Amino acid sequence: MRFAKGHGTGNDFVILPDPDGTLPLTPALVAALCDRRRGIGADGVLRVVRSAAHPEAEASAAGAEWFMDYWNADGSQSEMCGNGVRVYARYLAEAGLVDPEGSFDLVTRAGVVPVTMGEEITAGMPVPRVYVQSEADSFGASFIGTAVDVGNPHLVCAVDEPTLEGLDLTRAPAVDPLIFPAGVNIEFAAAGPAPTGSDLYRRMRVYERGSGETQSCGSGACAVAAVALYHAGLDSGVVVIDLPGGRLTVTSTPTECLLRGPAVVVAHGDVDAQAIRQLAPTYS
Ligand SMILES: N[C@@H](CCC[C@H](N)C(=O)O)C(=O)O
Repeated sequence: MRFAKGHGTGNDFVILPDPDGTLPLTPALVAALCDRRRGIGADGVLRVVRSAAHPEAEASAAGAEWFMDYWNADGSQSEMCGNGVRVYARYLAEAGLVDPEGSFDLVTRAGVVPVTMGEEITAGMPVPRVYVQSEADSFGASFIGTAVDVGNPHLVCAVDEPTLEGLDLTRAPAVDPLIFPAGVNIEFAAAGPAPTGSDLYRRMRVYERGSGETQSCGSGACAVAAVALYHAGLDSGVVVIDLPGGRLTVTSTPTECLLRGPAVVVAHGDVDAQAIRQLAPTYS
């Protein structure tokens, strides 16, 4: 089974080229591939499949050729992955499947995402919807947060720098299951001085649904930017966000949310399909 490995600001993915949708991908196989000791290791899997070859994409593709079939490390699926979109796009460009300097539309479970290529890659993410206040509890501490829908669910908790630094994210913070019946990605964000050319600045960490603490989360950065702008009373602006794995920039208006950052493919190889399939049942 051919694979590539890539990352966007340290949010890493196993990329599975499967243009005709013939790969029998299961949650257990995804979890085995993402295992950092016994598999390849990653925060998630990106199956590169033609929209016409995937039942979830056929209807919504509107002419867009490629579908991002995204899976979390635990084998669950998500509607959206902002870093995944950008890494997927880099893979397509390096494989000669899209113009490395052009733009194209990518189908995701959360709709069609316009992508602009370049040294950094920009994804036109779903416009974040800020909807309700809720709470996250972690190791006995309670954090007030704001729920945001970026195609996938987020809870953004404002904290100060020392709290951000000291957070233990080895275990999933507890959240209200009535507000987040399908789980949620939880961001902790601290404000700081905005760099020249931007309006707001946040440093953030994230505990991702289905993957645990990751080095970066693109949709999470969009959620953090939306809450930052909301609290600043702005309906548009440029928000610079530093994550453990690097910097992302979100440019937001009421009708657009552009996520920009680096994306690289670092390896290509072959998975021993038999060995990985033998491992897979331990995750079922
Ligand atoms: N890291 C991603 C988000 C991946 C999906 C998320 N864990 C979920 O379950 O919604 C990003 O860059 O957006």
